Order: sequence, then C-alpha cells, then structure tokens
Amino acid sequence: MDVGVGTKDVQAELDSVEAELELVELQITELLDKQAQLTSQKNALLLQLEEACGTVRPSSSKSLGPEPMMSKQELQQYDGTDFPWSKEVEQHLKNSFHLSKFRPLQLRAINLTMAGKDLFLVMPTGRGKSLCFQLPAVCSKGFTLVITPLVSLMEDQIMYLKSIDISAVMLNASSSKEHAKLVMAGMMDPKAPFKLVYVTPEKIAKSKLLMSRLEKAYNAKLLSRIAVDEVHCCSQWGHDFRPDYKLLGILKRQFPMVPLFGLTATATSSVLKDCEKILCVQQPVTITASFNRTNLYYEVRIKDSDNDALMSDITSLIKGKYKDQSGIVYVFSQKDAEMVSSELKKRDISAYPYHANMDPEEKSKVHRRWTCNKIQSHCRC
Ligand SMILES: Nc1ncnc2c1ncn2[C@@H]1O[C@H](COP(=O)(O)OP(=O)(O)OP(=O)(O)O)[C@@H](O)[C@H]1O
Repeated sequence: MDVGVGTKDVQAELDSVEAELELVELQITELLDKQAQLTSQKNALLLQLEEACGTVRPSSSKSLGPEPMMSKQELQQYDGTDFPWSKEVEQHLKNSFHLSKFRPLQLRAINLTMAGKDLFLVMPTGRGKSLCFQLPAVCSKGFTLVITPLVSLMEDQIMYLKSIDISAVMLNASSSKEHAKLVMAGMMDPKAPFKLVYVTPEKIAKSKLLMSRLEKAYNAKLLSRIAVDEVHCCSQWGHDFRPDYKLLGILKRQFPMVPLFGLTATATSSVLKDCEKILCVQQPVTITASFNRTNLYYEVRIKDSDNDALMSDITSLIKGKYKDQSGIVYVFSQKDAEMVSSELKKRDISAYPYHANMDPEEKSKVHRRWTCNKIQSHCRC
C-alpha cells in the first residue's frame, strides 16, 4: 500500500473539513449578530407600539429601558403590606408555607419582584432566599421558571414544595420524553398545573423545543417570572463559573417583559455587574442582606508551628469544648483542606474536605450532611 498517497488523501479531506468548519463558524457569528439586531429592533417596536396605544403595563411587566436607581426611601416602601397582592402573600405565607412571619428583607424582595422589578438578592445561605421566589410564584398567574445549576438542589426544592402541596416539576438531561412533553403542555395550560418549573441552564442553552414552548407561554402571559438561582455562576470572576449560565442572556432578550430574579449567597459587586451584563438586565434593584452574625464569638489563638501539636490542639477543642457538635475548620488551600480532614479522621473525628474544585454533586452531598448537622467538616471556601 502506498502510505504517502493515503496520508495525502486524509490531509486533503482534513483541509476541506477545516475550511467548511471555518465557514460554518462564520455563518453562526453572522446569525448571532443578526439575532441580536432583530431582538433589539423588536423591543424598540414593541415599546413604540405600547406608547402609541397608551397601554398601561400589567403589574408584572417592566420597562424595557434601564430603571433609575432606587433611593433608600423608595426601597423601604417595598417593606409595606398595602400592595394589591399583600393579602394573598400573607395568606400563602401562613397557609401554604406554614410560616408565621418574614425574615428580614424577604418581604421587600417579594414586593419588588411582584411589582415586576428585575432584582438581585444577595443573602447568606440558609436565610430563606428560596421563599422570595416560591411565594410570588404561587401568588402569580401562570408559572415561574427557575434555573438551578444542580439536579440535587432541584430535587431538594421540589420534594419540599410537594410536601406543602405546591406543584413543581423539573426538566433536566435525564428527563424522559413523556415527562418533558407533560411539563411543556403544562406550561401552556392557563390553569397552570405547575407553579414552578425548574430547569438546568443546559436545557435553556440546548433545547430549542423548550425555548419555543416558553415563547408560547410568554405570549399567552403565562410566564410570570424567571428566577436564576446561584446567579454568580454567570460570571467568570465568580468562584463557581458555569459555561451554560453565560448563555442565559437569551431569556431577557426573548422575554423582556418578564421580571428576572437573580439569587446568590456569594457575589461581590463586580461579579454582580458582570452577571447583569451576561443576563442582559439593565440596572436591576440589588438587595444585600447583612452577613454579620451577631451570634458568632471570635477568639484569636497563636498557631503552633509544629503540625502534630497543631492537630492535637484542634482535636482537643473538637472533642472537648465542641463535643457532639458540628463545625468548620477554615484553612488556606485545597491541599491543607485535604490534609487537615485526613488528620482529623485519623483522630476519630468524621471530617470532610470541602473546596472550590470539588465535583458539584460531592459538594452538594457535603451541604446535605451539613444541614443534617452530622459532620465535623473541614473546609476552605
Ligand atoms: N420567614 C421564615 N421563617 C422561618 N423559616 C424560614 C423563613 N423563610 C425561610 N425559612 C426556612 O429557612 C430554611 C432555609 O431556607 P432556604 O433553603 O430558602 O435558604 P437559602 O437562603 O435559599 O439557602 P441556600 O443559599 O442554601 O440556597 C428553610 O428551612 C426555610 O423553610
């Protein structure tokens, strides 16, 4: 066999495929530019039409242009209970969620999103962010679309919502065709059989069928709100960037009148600015809860330079003062996190490493053990 000729053929075919690929990439870029241009043309026309007809926007819709920044006083007005939806919100808090009162800033966030504002909520873990979109979902017509990065987080929330008789479903890569069909049919049903539809960002990025069903629901005014949980995942400057979150800007471009609600426990203002750009929201209202924990007590001790002595110190604290309790040991690096947890295990303390590079499902397992209060964890955040 003439190897030279065979290689030449392969090389020629490779050159041709590469040339074709380049052409396709060029066409994709051109089409994306065209899409952006048409979408902004469409928004401008919609605005023109609305102004010409003098129509009043429904309470759940919002201006297409940037909102002026809200003053502190204006924001405080959203702590009130005299909005058209206030009675229903109060009733659902008690009767559906079985809670007696709101925690700080929950009512403000709920009123802002009910008023149709785009909103970013930064609140520490466990303070009750989810209620701020779940409660408005049951008080609004149609359904709320919730973007969540992890299937395990979706499962936890759906299990909880089902336990309190609130209908919620999810769509992810492992959903069967029948299930997806049922969910998509539900999204078009004016009776809204599902008040919350949880999807992974991948679904938004990859399923044209889902986007077309969302478009139909939007036109029928059944898409009441879009919640983007763990919104910091949009930004490459954040600690948990997810490439598919980068494509979520399509939601605001396609559904400009639907209020968007981004939630996170960890985002700096520059990360939020980046998320704003990626999600195509213009000047959302941002609410940041205090991270100061008044119940925490701080004590500074001198660290022993000898590793063994240091581990003995930590061990005696855990086994003595903190016996039968759980806690976190913060360290400097992933390597330290692994070393300290393994040393603690050797001393009969159940410890788990936790760090930014962990597999997301593993991370979620640690969160669950953590909330079950069963672990002595050791972690770097
Ligand atoms: N107003 C309230 N009163 C009492 N409990 C509440 C209230 N709001 C929320 N909770 C409870 O607080 C717990 C934590 O809520 P949730 O999971 O929504 O926190 P989160 O801020 O979303 O946390 P994460 O950052 O982990 O997603 C839940 O058990 C929830 O039922």
